[in-house]
Amino acid sequence: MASPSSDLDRERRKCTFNVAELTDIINGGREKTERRQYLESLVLNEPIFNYDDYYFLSREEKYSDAVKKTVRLVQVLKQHNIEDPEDYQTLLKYVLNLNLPIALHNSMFRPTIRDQGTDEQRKKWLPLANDYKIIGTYAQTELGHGTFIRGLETTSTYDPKREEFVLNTPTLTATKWWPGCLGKTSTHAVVMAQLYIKNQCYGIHSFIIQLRSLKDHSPMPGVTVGDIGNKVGLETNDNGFLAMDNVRIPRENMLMRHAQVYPDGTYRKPANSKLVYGTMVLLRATVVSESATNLSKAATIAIRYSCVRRQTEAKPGELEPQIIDYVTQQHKLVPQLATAYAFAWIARYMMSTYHALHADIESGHLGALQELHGISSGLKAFTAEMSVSGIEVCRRACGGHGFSAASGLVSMYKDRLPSCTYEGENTVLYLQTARFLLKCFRQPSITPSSMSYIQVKPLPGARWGVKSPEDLMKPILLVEAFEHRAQRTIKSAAQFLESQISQGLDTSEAMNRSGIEFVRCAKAHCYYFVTRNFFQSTALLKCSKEIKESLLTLGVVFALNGIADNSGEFLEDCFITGTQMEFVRERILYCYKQLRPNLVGLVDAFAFADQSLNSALGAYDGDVYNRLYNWAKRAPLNKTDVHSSYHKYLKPILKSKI
Ligand SMILES: CCC/C=C/C(=O)SCCNC(=O)CCNC(=O)[C@H](O)C(C)(C)COP(=O)([O-])OP(=O)([O-])OC[C@H]1O[C@@H](n2cnc3c(N)ncnc32)[C@H](O)[C@@H]1OP(=O)([O-])[O-]
Ligand SMILES: Cc1cc2nc3c(=O)[nH]c(=O)nc-3n(C[C@H](O)[C@H](O)[C@H](O)COP(=O)(O)OP(=O)(O)OC[C@H]3O[C@@H](n4cnc5c(N)ncnc54)[C@H](O)[C@@H]3O)c2cc1C
Repeated sequence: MASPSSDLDRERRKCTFNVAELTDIINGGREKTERRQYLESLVLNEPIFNYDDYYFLSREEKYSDAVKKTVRLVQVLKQHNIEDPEDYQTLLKYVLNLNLPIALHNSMFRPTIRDQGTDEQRKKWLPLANDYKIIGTYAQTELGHGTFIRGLETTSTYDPKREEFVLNTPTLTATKWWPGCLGKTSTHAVVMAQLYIKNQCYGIHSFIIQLRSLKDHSPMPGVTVGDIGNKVGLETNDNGFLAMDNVRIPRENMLMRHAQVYPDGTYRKPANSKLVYGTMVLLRATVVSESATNLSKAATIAIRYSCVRRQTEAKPGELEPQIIDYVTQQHKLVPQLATAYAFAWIARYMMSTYHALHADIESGHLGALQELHGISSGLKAFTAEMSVSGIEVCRRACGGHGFSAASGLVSMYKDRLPSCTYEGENTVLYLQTARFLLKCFRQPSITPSSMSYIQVKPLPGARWGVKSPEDLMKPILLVEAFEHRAQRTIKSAAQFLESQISQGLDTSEAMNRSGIEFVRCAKAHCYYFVTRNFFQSTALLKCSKEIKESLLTLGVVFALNGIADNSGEFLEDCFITGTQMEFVRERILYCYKQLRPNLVGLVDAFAFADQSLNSALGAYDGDVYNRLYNWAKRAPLNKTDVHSSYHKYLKPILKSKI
């Protein structure tokens, strides 16, 4: 058998481009790489951030270990004056390999105060939160409602005599349920509740509630709080429940940047009722980035392992091939790698669009709200869905060892799975994007320039301009196919909705009956958007010819697999012919062959530290078998040669007389 590490060495020698150059491109420039390396050096050298035996821990131990790591992380950040949220994101993405029990503090609690608090509220709360003197979460979802926010039951009733709000959980189903870091960690929460003044309900608003004493962490009077119990994954996170019984807070604890309640109970409504949903939009944009990172990690593990793993001699006596050389294996993994690259670029687009539109909103241009919501909802759903299914493809592609916790893919899959549910269940979000697409279809005046393609009506009888397999290397033709599909499905969803209404259904029933068409067009739009963005952005890069070629080929793989996997949608109006579909399949194989020498280089370029992959199969040196063996030897069951259950149970039957 060939040595695993020499297999990877050989792969690295075959690579046609400079991996460090590509790493800089992925990171967004040399300076960003250096910053990332600096941040890594602060954390990776600390034994406390070692994850070697993480997969052996129980749920409680995992939570406790995560708290320990979190506290040390906070100390490191303070010690080195690291305050830039981008640095924190970099650490989460590339260095740490767990969901922190303060995740919600940084991702939702602080941003909600920043975006929904007045200047005085920011001045009061943000220094405490930034300094981790308080730890907060975002408590919106209830036992009875997650999706339908307007249906939340928690109440916050204004008492003008004492200038206080009184928070209550009026029913069992009003109990807050799921908020991350709520069960055991957080001292405070932004709670979303129905605002009542003088018996009138003004809808959902945000309130800051103290959950636990800052002296001894015990729950505050009237607060019942705890962990919701074991879940599929995210074991380090104390997703929690919260019930409130006449919990009083000062009037100043309602976040009043957009809506205000004056001391006498006068209410001033926000300029747009959806401003209160702002933090969710930010998180949806962040999920796009996390989906990209995690799929990149999974592809790194599975591709390195597939270059090390050898199976089934082709001819008797010959060295068994590396499993990566089976085209069926390439057909599993190369599309995941291509998707990871396409997502890395759409994540960058999503974050910069978020910041630009958010700045517009802050300066009062509220029209940007629906554009941001329309773009981010679909992309969150699309990237989460493909990333989660891609991680599972990578896991299975590792065969038996993919089922071992030591692969790192099991926990990655379990921890990413809920990204299809949290921050808006995916179907619900696709429906929101479809709503926006249809609105743009009908009203050119509100259509953002990035979506102007919707205004071009697809010509009946339009045909794809591909004449040969070579044509499939032309981004313009690939983008054209996705554009056509998106235009056609949006038009068809609009027509379907109209047909339902013309049959006499009321709008909500007609919308419900059109749901499948809506989701179809939202997915088609997202595929188009991601493909177009990848080709456009990578075409502008100043880099070596070899890197350009590899990125182009990855883009072609992403696009062609999208066509092959959704072939019915391109064939049903005869836009693509059967012959062109044969070209597609042929070209996919061609691209795999082109990319084969560079596969390890392409995953090395993500530059994940071994610690952040925490995988016996995917470490840089490829020393898979030693890692698996040494890891198994450390398993708790192997602490003694004879297990206590032998003495308790096995021995009596083994010793009993037949
Ligand atoms: C680490 C993990 C942490 C996880 C944390 C969490 O999960 S936290 C918990 C996460 N929880 C969730 O994510 C819950 C998911 N649920 C929701 O976000 C909402 O309930 C909803 C958006 C589904 C519907 O909301 P609704 O019933 O109020 O609205 P509607 O359907 O009646 O539409 C009316 C109009 O409003 C528009 N509009 C809507 N939202 C926005 C927006 N943000 N901006 C701008 N506009 C928006 C919409 O486009 C429509 O426009 P049109 O067509 O009339 O011009
Ligand atoms: C790990 C995890 C962490 C979370 N963290 C937080 C947190 O920190 N804070 C917080 O407040 N919440 C949190 N949540 C809650 C999360 O945001 C909700 O679970 C999510 O928004 C989905 O809502 P739901 O559970 O009500 O699902 P439901 O809406 O009940 O969905 C069930 C099914 O009904 C369908 N459905 C529902 N409504 C519609 C509709 N209008 N049209 C068509 N189909 C529909 C869905 O597509 C889905 O198939 C978390 C959840 C998880 C799993």
